[in-house]
Amino acid sequence: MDCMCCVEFLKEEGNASVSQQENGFVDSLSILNSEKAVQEIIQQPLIQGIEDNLIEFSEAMRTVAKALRRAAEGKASAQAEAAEWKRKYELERARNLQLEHKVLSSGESIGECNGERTGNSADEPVLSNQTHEQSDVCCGKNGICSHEVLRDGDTDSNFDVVQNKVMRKISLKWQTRPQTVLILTKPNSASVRVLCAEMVRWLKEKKKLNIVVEPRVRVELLTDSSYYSFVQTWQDDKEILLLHMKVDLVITLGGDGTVLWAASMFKGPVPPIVPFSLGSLGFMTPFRILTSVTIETPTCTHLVAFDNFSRSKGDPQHYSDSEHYREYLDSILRGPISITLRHRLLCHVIREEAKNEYEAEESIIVLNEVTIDRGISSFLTNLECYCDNSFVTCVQGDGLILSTTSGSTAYSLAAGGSMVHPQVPGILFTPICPHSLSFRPLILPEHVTLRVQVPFNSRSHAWASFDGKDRKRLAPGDALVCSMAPWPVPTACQVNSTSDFLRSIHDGLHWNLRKIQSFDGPRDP
Ligand SMILES: NC(=O)c1ccc[n+]([C@@H]2O[C@H](COP(=O)([O-])OP(=O)(O)OC[C@H]3O[C@@H](n4cnc5c(N)ncnc54)[C@H](O)[C@@H]3O)[C@@H](O)[C@H]2O)c1
Ligand SMILES: Nc1ncnc2c1ncn2[C@@H]1O[C@H](COP(=O)(O)OP(=O)(O)OP(=O)(O)O)[C@@H](O)[C@H]1O
Repeated sequence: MDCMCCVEFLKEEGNASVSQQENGFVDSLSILNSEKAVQEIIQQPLIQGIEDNLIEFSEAMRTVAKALRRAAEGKASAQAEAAEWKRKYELERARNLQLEHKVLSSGESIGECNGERTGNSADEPVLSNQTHEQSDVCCGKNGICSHEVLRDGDTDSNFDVVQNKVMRKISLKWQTRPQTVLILTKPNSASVRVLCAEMVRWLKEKKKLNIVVEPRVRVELLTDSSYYSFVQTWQDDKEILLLHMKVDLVITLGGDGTVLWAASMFKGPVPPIVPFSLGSLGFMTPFRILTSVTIETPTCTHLVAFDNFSRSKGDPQHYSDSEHYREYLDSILRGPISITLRHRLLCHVIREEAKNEYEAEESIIVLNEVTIDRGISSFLTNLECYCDNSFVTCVQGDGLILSTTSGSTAYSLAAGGSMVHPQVPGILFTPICPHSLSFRPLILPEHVTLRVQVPFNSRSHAWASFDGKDRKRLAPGDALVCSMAPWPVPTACQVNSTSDFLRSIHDGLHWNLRKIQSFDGPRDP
């Protein structure tokens, strides 16, 4: 405004001189005086004001510039971090796709199984729809890809077209007789030990199968008798990685924990698992053979859980069974096997300090769930959760469970999550004791990638555990990334997937058990 005033003033002065000329009244002294006056006016008070204003203005501009610079720096680092996470997601996706592609291209795809494989002449189980059985639909070298299995007997390789046709019942057919069985047992159980020895003998003598057991079990068997020297085992853990090439069928003797143990041994393709129930609950162990009897040994008396087992006269440590398990195994070895295809979660821990070494920590695969909790810390967990890069929520409470649908009846159930049929593909997002009234559990689709991050301003560390094992500390800045694993676990059904599931929630949890209301009472007219 001051500058404008100045210009107006000069214009007026100019006009005055012109009118004087027009009047023929030119006085050079007065002109000189006027100019001097103008100069004085311009230079003195106005210039001083402009300078003050300019100084103020430039200071303000400097402050704004500083703030903008800070904002830009913050934005750049946020963008860099976002780009880093995006890169990690893409890497992980690419890895999963590559693994899937490997399975498909190595002849493990639909219609490509020819029943031959490395290291074992036994044929692979063939996947088929119970309503439309198809011998050309095959899981290949023990590789049962979830996507393939979900196809409705369609051999079209266009995955997108056929993916929505979900099969109701899935069964496996042997192309030729299975040859090698891996038996996994719950440790420290007298009943399991007895049953294992009996089963090994029967499978070898009657079924002519090769038997593989864990090193511990082989020692136990050989301690009982040198007869068991034919039983195979492995020397070091590297051999476990190759087990899927050698083994046609896995038998578990124990509870759900033994099924989790068996699944954890196979990071990639999993042979069909036949879970015998020798635990107390057994949601994933539909083959039941136990009640309780007393076993007397020379030193003590054990009360053990056994159904249909009776002790032979004269030998306190020898037991014969009612051939119950033999019937089950006979039917399994004949096939087809009705199976529940249990999805698993692939988990990566990403350390803040190892941002550029994505491969540094080995991935962990879980059948039930991965739990992120506060461990021994007494502070609330503070977990930032993202689903495919979209912010989901911040979990403040005891922790969070990311569960498979198989795991929905385990820890997630105890934390208030829904029970979900194991054949439903999805990831359960269940908080543990959230300190909020409105935090309901979620079920997310199976294709998402979840990231749970411990924020930098978290008061404490968090702890991740995998199927209740392998606890890992997550420091502020660390994250856990989790997505559906490419290899599910096929577990044999006693009847079928739905019937077994319903039986386990009825028998195991007494789900919705209530006395039926009698007819005897008030009723609608
Ligand atoms: N508060 C809880 O309910 C709680 C706490 C910790 C762990 N767990 C569960 O225990 C599992 C580890 O099992 P474990 O046998 O090695 O440990 P464990 O010996 O401590 O047994 C845990 C119990 O969970 C049951 N269980 C396991 N998987 C199940 C499933 N899918 N459906 C229904 N019940 C199931 C088992 O039968 C067993 O009774 C974890 O994956 C977790 O789900 C539950
Ligand atoms: N082969 C194995 N080697 C080492 N540990 C095992 C093995 N099988 C099972 N376990 C572990 O032993 C524990 C108990 O196993 P499991 O749940 O099968 O029996 P359980 O506790 O008697 O069953 P339930 O919980 O139904 O009563 C679990 O923590 C499991 O991880």
